Amino acid sequence: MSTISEKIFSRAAGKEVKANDFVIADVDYAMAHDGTSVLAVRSFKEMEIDKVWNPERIVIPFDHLTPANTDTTAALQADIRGWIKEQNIKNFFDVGEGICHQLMPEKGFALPGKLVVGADSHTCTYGAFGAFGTGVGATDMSEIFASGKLWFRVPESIRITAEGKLDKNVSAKDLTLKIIGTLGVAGATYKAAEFYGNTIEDLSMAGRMTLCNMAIEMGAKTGIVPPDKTTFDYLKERAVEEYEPLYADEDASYAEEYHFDAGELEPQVACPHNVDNVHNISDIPATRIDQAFIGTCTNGRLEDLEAAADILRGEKVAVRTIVVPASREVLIEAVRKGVIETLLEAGAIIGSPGCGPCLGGHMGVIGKGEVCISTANRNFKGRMGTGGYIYLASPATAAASAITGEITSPADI
Ligand SMILES: CC(C)[C@H](C(=O)O)[C@@H](O)C(=O)O
Ligand code: SF4
Repeated sequence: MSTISEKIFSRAAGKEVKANDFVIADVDYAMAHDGTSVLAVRSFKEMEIDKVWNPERIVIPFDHLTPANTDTTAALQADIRGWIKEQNIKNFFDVGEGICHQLMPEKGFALPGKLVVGADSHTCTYGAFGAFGTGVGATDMSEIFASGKLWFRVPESIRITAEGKLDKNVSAKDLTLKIIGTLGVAGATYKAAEFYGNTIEDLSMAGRMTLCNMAIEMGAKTGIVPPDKTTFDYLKERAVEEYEPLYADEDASYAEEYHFDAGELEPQVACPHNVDNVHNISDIPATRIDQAFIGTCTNGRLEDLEAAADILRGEKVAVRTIVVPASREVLIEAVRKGVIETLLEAGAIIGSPGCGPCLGGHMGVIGKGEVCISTANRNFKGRMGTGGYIYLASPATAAASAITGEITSPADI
């Protein structure tokens, strides 16, 4: 009678465990990026241990402030490159390779049944593959660097079911926003959200990643989609090792259950300054925008860029429109398919793969009083620049809004 999380932790702890048990678990893969590796490495060095537990199980992508925005950032990144070399860490992805949460799946580290821990809150994205992916702080990460282990309280699980066929103007992002708007930012605190139903089964890997990526925005420890053929097909040429998918038992126990009728859904928007301030787009009063941003670990994948290009084809944007592909692979594919050409012809700017302006570091920070419609996962006050306003939406809605200069449903283009 176990949930997926209980099964993954039982394997990783080497004994049968249940929700709320405290365990010391073996971590399968550990990830830290340019931002958090600085602190994790500092804390690792303080432990005075020479070598990391296993260089092959540590993955370090540089994505947050890349290419470096200041000389301070450049110096910090140079230090980490030195440490990576010293520790013989081969899974290092330097400037321009992409966002950590895109690279972990693309490079085959996010695998069904594995425990994958990252020094970044959106590590929950890997639940899209049936992994238990979760974020920790940098000092916890240094502990993993040293021992390959970390303590956890096994989370209770909630079961979220979505049924129905999504309208053509509605995507995984809209469903995700609807779920967060309904449960609230603390609605799933420290729980693992398992996703079921034919709407979820019909989602591509990109859509499932969008969904699990935002599990943390309702407080969840992770979000998990049971692996199926879609998962296995994606992983076929990518998985770095064998894996064993784990599924919940029929009579597994859930703290709560929720049901969504996805067939009825219209495009959703999260208004400033909270992710759960979600409304049907038709209920939002006319809102002018200064910028549109399409990218991030939530919505910077090929399918997202294609959705934007489908709206922007033959049109011209009315506001600054920044598109940042989630990875080099996404960018190459988007070039091959003519997606980038369509976006450029419409007047968009293409940034180098990485986080871009998502957390307000560079490449599209907004000024006081400015409004940005963004495909990211957070709209907190000041996140993209002090005094700015962020509305979260799907790539199609962001593209439609870029054309009109105000928040617009893709159905109206
Ligand atoms: C910089 C990093 C610690 C942070 C996170 O953990 O989420 C960032 O990726 C974010 O999205 O705010
Ligand atoms: S794209 Fe945004 S949310 Fe994702 S890891 Fe980067 S900063 Fe965090």
